[in-house]
Amino acid sequence: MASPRERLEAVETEESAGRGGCSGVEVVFSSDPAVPAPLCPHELGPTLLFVKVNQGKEETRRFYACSACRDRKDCNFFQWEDEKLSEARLAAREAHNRRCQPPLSRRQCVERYLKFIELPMSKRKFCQRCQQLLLPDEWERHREHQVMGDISVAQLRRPSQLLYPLENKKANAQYLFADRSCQFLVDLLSALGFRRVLCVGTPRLHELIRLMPSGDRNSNIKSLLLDIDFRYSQFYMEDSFCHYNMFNHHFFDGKAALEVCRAFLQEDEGEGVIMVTDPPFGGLVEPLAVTFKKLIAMWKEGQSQSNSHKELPIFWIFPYFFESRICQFFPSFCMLDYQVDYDNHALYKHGKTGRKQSPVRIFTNIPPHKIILPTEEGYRFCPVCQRYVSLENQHCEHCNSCTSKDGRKWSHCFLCKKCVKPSWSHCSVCNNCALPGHTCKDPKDGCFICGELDHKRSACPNSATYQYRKIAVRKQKQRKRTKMKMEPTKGQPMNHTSVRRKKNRRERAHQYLCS
Ligand SMILES: C[S@@+](CC[C@H](N)C(=O)[O-])C[C@H]1O[C@@H](n2cnc3c(N)ncnc32)[C@H](O)[C@@H]1O
Ligand SMILES: [Zn+2]
Ligand SMILES: [Zn+2]
Ligand SMILES: [Zn+2]
Ligand SMILES: [Zn+2]
Ligand SMILES: [Zn+2]
Ligand SMILES: [Zn+2]
Repeated sequence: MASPRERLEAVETEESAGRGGCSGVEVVFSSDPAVPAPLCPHELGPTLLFVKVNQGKEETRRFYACSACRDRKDCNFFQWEDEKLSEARLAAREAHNRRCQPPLSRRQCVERYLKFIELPMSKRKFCQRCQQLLLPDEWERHREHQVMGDISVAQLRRPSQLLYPLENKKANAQYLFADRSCQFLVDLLSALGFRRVLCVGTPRLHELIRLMPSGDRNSNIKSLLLDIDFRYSQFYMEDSFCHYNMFNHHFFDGKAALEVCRAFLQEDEGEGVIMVTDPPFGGLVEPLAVTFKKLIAMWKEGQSQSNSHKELPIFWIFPYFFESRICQFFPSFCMLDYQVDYDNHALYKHGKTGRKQSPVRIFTNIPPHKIILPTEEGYRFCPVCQRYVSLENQHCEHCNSCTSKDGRKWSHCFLCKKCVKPSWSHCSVCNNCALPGHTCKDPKDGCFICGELDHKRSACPNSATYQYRKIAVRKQKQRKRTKMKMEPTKGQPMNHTSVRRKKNRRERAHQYLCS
């Protein structure tokens, strides 16, 4: 069986080559804004429009599927883009959607919370099965369930320890920061002088910020959590938690919640705020980037003219092999060497015997020289690169940079004219460095957009031209189809994870990321 390191190398090679490089599905953002996307049963906001990609070619028929759940088992919503639904089917869908709603409104949650904290400790109970704080008149209904009593204020302030993490890999992937990484982040945010943190999918960071002891200058930091996990509604007032879907920028509680987020971003003309996000790793980068750009736009609206050149500071926490993908959407971002550790993730944890390597990094638009990484955890400052790097990441005089991405010592290949992973060697057939035992490059393995061999579609410099051509070809085909009054393509409703090769690749990624 392949070692975790080998599995990771296989995954990262494919990831850096661009997701959807061969077959799979991609999100389409160019749909007509006048046509609203339908809602999935969980009302996770509008669904996303997907297109199946087969060997680099887009199929013509596009479909809507759930934005947050990438597994058909979690949400089996499916609708062809051009499908007309009967009144009866629409009504049935609406009724089904209503049944899938959370049992309580956001307001009701807040009211329950206020009642709960009034109770003496002996009457404060939490049902572990239902993951719910219980008021005395509800005890009877949970009699048969496992119930914890004597819930203290300290426990109420650490909901991420009370609730079990939703480890459903494709929908939630709730991997919680280990204390040392979370503390590092809080100290860093404070040292950088931030006064407000918009936590997008970082419930543990949110609670740690709020736990800063009063009197400490850090205690002035305010935090607002946006997360899809509705269970957190029980523990926070409306101004510190919004039920939110980061794949489609949807606020479940409508305008009121959106205004909470807007006011938070725009306070003090947008000064002193940072967004920190740690999305599920299985998520597609593009919908996330689209969402973050919407949050950035919301922050920008509150800026005075003189600040119009400024960027909203961001920490995007994600595995290092997404670097090229993230930088494609956010060219000002750089990747820090800091390895983020998780509590409920065997491979990412620092063990007693020393550190296991974590592939998760921080991507940021804050200049890296401002970010001091802890020397006691094995980081050093490179005066040439003007940034902190891990000890193993040595400065290469040929590349004039500290080149390692994965925390190991990389070595320079004079034929490739760049540093490569220690396990790679130069292959004369591919004329590239690669893992020994790799399958040598077939000319077909080049970029699916322009056919060049030196890059994949995700990094294609010709993508815009070809994209344009592809749209034109698609339109032409559509016109032809309408003219010929052909029957629409018959096909099996396809789930966005059902394509075999893509699935295998994802599974391998998950095997590593989630084992
Ligand atoms: C990888 S975990 C990050 C948790 C973080 N490390 C912490 O300890 O605070 C991903 C987080 O994003 C949330 N999440 C998952 N899908 C989401 C979505 N579509 N929209 C918003 N939040 C989502 C999960 O509930 C979880 O809290
Ligand atoms: Zn759904
Ligand atoms: Zn219960
Ligand atoms: Zn250097
Ligand atoms: Zn080098
Ligand atoms: Zn080489
Ligand atoms: Zn080769």
